[in-house]
Amino acid sequence: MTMLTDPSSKYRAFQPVDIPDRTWPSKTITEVPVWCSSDLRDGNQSLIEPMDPAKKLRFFQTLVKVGVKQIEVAFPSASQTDFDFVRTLIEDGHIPDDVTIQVLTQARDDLITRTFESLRGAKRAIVHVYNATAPSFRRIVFNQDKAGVVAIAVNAAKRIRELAAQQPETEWIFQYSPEIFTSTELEFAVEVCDAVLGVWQPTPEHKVILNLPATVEVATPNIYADQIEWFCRHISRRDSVLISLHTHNDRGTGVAATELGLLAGADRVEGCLFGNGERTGNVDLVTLALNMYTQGLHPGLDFSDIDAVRKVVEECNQLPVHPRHPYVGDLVHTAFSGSHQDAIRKGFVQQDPNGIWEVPYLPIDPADIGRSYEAVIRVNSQSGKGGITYLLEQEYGISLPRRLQIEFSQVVQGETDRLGLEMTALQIHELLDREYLQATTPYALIRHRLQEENGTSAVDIEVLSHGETLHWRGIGKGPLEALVAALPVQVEVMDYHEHAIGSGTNAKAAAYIELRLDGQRPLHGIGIDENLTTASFRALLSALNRALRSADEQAA
Ligand SMILES: CC(=O)SCCNC(=O)CCNC(=O)[C@H](O)C(C)(C)COP(=O)(O)OP(=O)(O)OC[C@H]1O[C@@H](n2cnc3c(N)ncnc32)[C@H](O)[C@@H]1OP(=O)(O)O
Ligand SMILES: CC(C)C(=O)C(=O)O
Repeated sequence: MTMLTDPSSKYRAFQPVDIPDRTWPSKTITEVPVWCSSDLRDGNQSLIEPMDPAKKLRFFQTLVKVGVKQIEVAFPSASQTDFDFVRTLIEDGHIPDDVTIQVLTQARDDLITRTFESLRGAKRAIVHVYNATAPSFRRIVFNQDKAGVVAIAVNAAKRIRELAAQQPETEWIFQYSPEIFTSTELEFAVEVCDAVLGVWQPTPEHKVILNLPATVEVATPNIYADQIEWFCRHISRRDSVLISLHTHNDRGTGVAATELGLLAGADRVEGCLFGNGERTGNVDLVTLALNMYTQGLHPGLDFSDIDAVRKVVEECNQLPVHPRHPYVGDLVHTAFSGSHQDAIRKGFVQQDPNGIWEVPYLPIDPADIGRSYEAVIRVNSQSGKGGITYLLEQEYGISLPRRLQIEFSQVVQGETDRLGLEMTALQIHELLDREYLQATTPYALIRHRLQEENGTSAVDIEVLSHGETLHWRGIGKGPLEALVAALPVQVEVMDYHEHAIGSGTNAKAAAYIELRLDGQRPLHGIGIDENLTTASFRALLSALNRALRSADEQAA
């Protein structure tokens, strides 16, 4: 089998919703929804190896720490493990007062009964019941007409109401999901939900949750938003209902669908951390939350140490988070390419620490989510001077002057091309050391003596050259001019820079000299020493040695 030349013979296009006066496109998200994590249920049911009780508890505690207040903890009628987990949470007092646990059940009497047993003694709980309502499921799974499917939901709602009345010690919240909502005729979705509301009789003080799942994502996100807006307009007792979104990511637009669904009037979002869940996953709560944060709206969830959260999630799910995953992936704050690095470096220099975040290419300040700036810039053959300069500044306090940045980036480029690999800051520093600081042939500084009188400097210098000690003497208006006068060859100093590395008694001086030998292209030298004059002499000899070497190479 191959792809069809005419896929319309096999796949149906989604029908648009007739809602020409839709209002969601001109809205923005200004309020944070109620967050509900489904990691321990929808996420767990999709794992190759579902979590054991210890992992479930660790995950639960992480969700609590992050600040999630509603947590779907299990499908207690599915297995003894899930049942026992709910019991453990309740009996061992793991549920903080401001956190509500939620459990899922099919709309079947025996399963609902077992579900209520699992919740005995809970302070507060959400009982979540579902049955599929879409035409194909009515036909294929239930072999029922619409009335039959409404009856499944209504009977379950009644059973839930009865059992809840028998356990008055618990504060109950009821939730109903017309599963496959997105493929259900909207009028019918409203009909089923209205029938359930008829049984539960919610009030504005005691709301129920209607959860409208994109069980399988089948359309563009605007269609989901239209469906949500249409539903919100037509459901009865809107003031007594919390509209909840539950999206999956089959088309890769779960986050977009949820955001548009919020614009369309939803109050609550179910999802999983980092988008775990059936098939392509549930919507990623972390991305949603941090999308809000980067619009200036605090999501009420705390990802200040996002890597610690990721570690728990990866260990519990036994699934890795992709390196490109929004906000948390290993590479998402990293720029390899030259122009990005250049802009980021300039952005960091100009960023007002108390101002609006404006560093190019970084939608969030990595520090806000516990990331260091270390990984922001990494150097490979696509990188330019900006990245190299940034790493040397950040890691070693070395600030190369602009023309030296250009010169050294060509050296690095040659090395990355040769290696075909990324270079670390350490490797770049080693290359700088080899290329400039160890450029000590033919002339290596042994010692120097400087005398200064009335603005005139006299320098006596000893250098080692091919195993021989040479003595030079020169006079000039400053130490550097004196040294230039002492050299056995004529050079022109084109540029000079210096700065301190570090501070206090450990501070060193870095000196950079750009120099030209007669008829040659200018080249740089670098000197680093505790003493500034020594650093500048080393820089001059480094530049001279490199220039002589280059002249020899040209002549050869
Ligand atoms: C979109 C979602 O994620 S929904 C949640 C899905 N999660 C899970 O299913 C995980 C946990 N589930 C399980 O472990 C099992 O399904 C159990 C233990 C709950 C039930 O197992 P079983 O009794 O073997 O039933 P099974 O799940 O195969 O369901 C099949 C029967 O239930 C019916 N059914 C399925 N879903 C529902 C529902 N929501 N409400 C009522 N009946 C349902 C089917 O029509 C079918 O009926 P039939 O046997 O008369 O044809
Ligand atoms: C039970 C429902 C809400 C569900 O998980 C889904 O439709 O994806």
